[in-house]
Amino acid sequence: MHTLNVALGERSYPIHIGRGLLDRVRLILPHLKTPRVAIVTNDVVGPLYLGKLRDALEAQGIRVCQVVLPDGEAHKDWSTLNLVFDMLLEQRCERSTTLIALGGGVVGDMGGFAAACYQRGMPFVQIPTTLLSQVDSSVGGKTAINHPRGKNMIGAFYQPRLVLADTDVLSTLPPRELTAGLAEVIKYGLIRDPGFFEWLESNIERVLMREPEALAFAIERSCANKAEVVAADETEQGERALLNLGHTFGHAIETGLGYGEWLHGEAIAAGTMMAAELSRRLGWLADADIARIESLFIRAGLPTVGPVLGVERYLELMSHDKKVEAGRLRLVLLKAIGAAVVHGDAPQTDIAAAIEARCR
Ligand SMILES: NC(=O)c1ccc[n+]([C@@H]2O[C@H](COP(=O)([O-])OP(=O)(O)OC[C@H]3O[C@@H](n4cnc5c(N)ncnc54)[C@H](O)[C@@H]3O)[C@@H](O)[C@H]2O)c1
Ligand SMILES: O=C(O)C(=O)C[C@@H](O)[C@H](O)[C@H](O)COP(=O)(O)O
Ligand SMILES: [Zn+2]
Repeated sequence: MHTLNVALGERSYPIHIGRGLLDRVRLILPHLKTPRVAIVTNDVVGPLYLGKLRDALEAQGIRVCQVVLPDGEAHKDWSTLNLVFDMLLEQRCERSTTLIALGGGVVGDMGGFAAACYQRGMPFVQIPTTLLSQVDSSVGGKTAINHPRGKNMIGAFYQPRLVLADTDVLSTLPPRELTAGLAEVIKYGLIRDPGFFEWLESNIERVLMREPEALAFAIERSCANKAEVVAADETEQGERALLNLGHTFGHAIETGLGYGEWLHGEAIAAGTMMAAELSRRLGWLADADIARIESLFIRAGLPTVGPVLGVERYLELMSHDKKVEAGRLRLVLLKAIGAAVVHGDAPQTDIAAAIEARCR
């Protein structure tokens, strides 16, 4: 097991990464306030892992209740979130009960938001079960649901007390979902870790083959990057915005298509190519850089062009981005592979041309 720390003063927490961690529920016990937990999962992950987690917790004398949500990004909404509150109230959960999110980023984002809201905040533990959630969404405390007009529009910053990433559960993850997670892995190399980008260029096939060593390294290095950024800027006043590379464009794709047709990671890959193309037009990236980024995404199995929504529609959707300030779009762009910046002065014509160039 490899352990990292998210350094946030008295709200610091460990990220445990390793094989067989679902069998080691003792790791969770020190983080519970009382011997009561409420597990939030979904109807895909539940049948695979809920019984195991529940039995193991009960064997330790923990009282467990649960809610099994419908699967999918399309259900990351108010009505599904309410199912969590219904269960917490029906089961008479208290403010001291710990909510455990067992699932991918959708379950983690919704479980975390429910934990932030229920009785104004209950302890929260993340057990991420997708590559994307193990490398990104379980760490850092961004929680949210979607609105038909915009992605993650209603949410809160609310940190977990523990992240427990059992890499064995990735064995049941469909290949398309593994690939989607790689978009966020590649993101860390692009925004701040050029050595990791080079490692991915040499090892992406090993990760795709789920070679345990390569997978563990990719997850650990990703989490180390994310933990550093979050510790430096928990609520995205500055540096944390870099974690949004490709997301202003990518969220427009997800919202424009109505959530779920494109996976988050797929939309982020296409959105990152739009951001890279804009960076090239601003004279920051060379053609050779674009070719390297595109080649890595293609080898990972990710899309490098977005759907044709119409440039005007992209721009309208992007205008709801959370980084917009005084009506001005602020985009994460690349000065080089491994060096990102937030830029608020890109000419509208260049933004439009970058979208156009990267749509099919
Ligand atoms: N909070 C953050 O910082 C943050 C960061 C990145 C992404 N996100 C959010 O995360 C979501 C995407 O997360 P995701 O990619 O994990 O998608 P997801 O949660 O929809 O999971 C993907 C699919 O895999 C299934 N699944 C999960 N674990 C499995 C397993 N071990 N075996 C088999 N199937 C399994 C799920 O049921 C689902 O069908 C998006 O809503 C995105 O906005 C949040
Ligand atoms: O943790 C962050 O900060 C991120 O931006 C990580 C992203 O990968 C993630 O998709 C996040 O939910 C996007 O945040 P949002 O604020 O643009 O909704
Ligand atoms: Zn993301």
